[in-house]
Amino acid sequence: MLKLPSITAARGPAALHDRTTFAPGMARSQISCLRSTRAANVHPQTAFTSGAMAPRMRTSTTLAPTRRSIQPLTCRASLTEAAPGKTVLGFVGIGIMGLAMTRNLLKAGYEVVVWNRNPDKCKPLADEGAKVASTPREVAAAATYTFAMLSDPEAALEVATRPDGVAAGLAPGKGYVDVSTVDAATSRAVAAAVRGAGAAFLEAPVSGSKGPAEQGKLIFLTAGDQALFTAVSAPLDVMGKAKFFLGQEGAGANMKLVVNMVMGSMMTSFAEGLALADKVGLRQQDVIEVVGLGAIAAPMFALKGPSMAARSYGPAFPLKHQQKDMRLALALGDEVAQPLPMAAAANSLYIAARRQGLGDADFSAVMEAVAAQQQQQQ
Ligand SMILES: NC(=O)C1=CN([C@@H]2O[C@H](COP(=O)(O)OP(=O)(O)OC[C@H]3O[C@@H](n4cnc5c(N)ncnc54)[C@H](OP(=O)(O)O)[C@@H]3O)[C@@H](O)[C@H]2O)C=CC1
Ligand SMILES: O=CCCC(=O)O
Repeated sequence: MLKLPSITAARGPAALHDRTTFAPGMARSQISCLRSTRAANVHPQTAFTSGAMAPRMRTSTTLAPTRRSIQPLTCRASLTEAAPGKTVLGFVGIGIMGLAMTRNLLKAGYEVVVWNRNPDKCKPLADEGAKVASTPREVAAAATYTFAMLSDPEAALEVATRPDGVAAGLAPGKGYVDVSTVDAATSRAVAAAVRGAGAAFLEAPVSGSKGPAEQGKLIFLTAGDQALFTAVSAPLDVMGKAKFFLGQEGAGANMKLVVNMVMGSMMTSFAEGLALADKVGLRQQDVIEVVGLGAIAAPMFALKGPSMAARSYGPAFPLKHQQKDMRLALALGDEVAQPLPMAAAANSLYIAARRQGLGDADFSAVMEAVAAQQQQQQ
């Protein structure tokens, strides 16, 4: 039987205060930092309050005998709640999503320091008031809270841990919020590097694409240090319409992979339906309308259907990232011995689309892999 973690949902600042659970007696803006001198050996109880560990937070200053080999209590840091005009924010990874998210932070009045591997992508933000740093370390050193929106696990780990990476600029009192879509193991490795610097970590992958990012309507699937979740609630509310705190790091990453696996399979199924309709002489426009009126109506079909019928795939969510998410979801299924035959079949189509050179197109371009297979059968 599947065991699902309990979910704390917060929709907007008012609901957050009602629904978010905190360690008893713990000030929302304060946490204790019990830091090991050996980053790799930080035990959850000695680190920032982390998801399910939160209720034990206030009693963990005394380490259990079996934990005595770990260096106790070398720092005590507070996290202040972020507010425009008061808190400097950092953002690394100015791609499709990072650009839109940073814009919203600037519009809300935050001072933002940005970095991107290709510095040209920072120019529009510089024109809108962002400061541009030359390394991720500089961003983390200048900002209280740094966000990252990077393409994949390799990029997320590299940007966090390289010698001039984010962790090198972090310190107690700061936090790192990684909103990239990665697997749980990568997220835990990034968390260890961040906590090794005495800072707090939150994974916060997002549901929602370019449009919702531009409109500040993303859905954050967070896990990790709950105090950081609280501290960055205001900027999360600027960028999103809902946020979930799911527990220890890994839970947010897994939730995101589950959601994107479903989305990826839905898209291939929809593409097959449109292709079949075309083959039997139905108008794709009619299929989109019928689907939109019935029980399988979905915003994604309504949004992508017309451009798929026109075979136009301007990227909102690049196909290479959807295929990465299918790959990571399948690996997760593998880890827990969960067969995922539908996702595996969908993944093959995304791989085929990549082989057709469509990795940078929108993921709805999987339609072209379906069409190519249809032609091969003729
Ligand atoms: N687009 C979407 O609809 C959504 C995307 N996501 C996820 O968000 C993340 C980003 O997506 P998106 O903005 O669309 O993707 P983009 O491809 O537009 O941006 C990727 C970013 O990662 C950077 N990057 C890649 N490799 C490295 C590296 N080795 N070192 C440093 N930086 C690197 C890129 O830098 P450079 O510009 O120099 O290449 C760029 O800033 C992905 O994990 C994706 O799965 C989540 C929800 C929705
Ligand atoms: O990871 C991408 C998600 C795209 C979406 O939720 O529309």
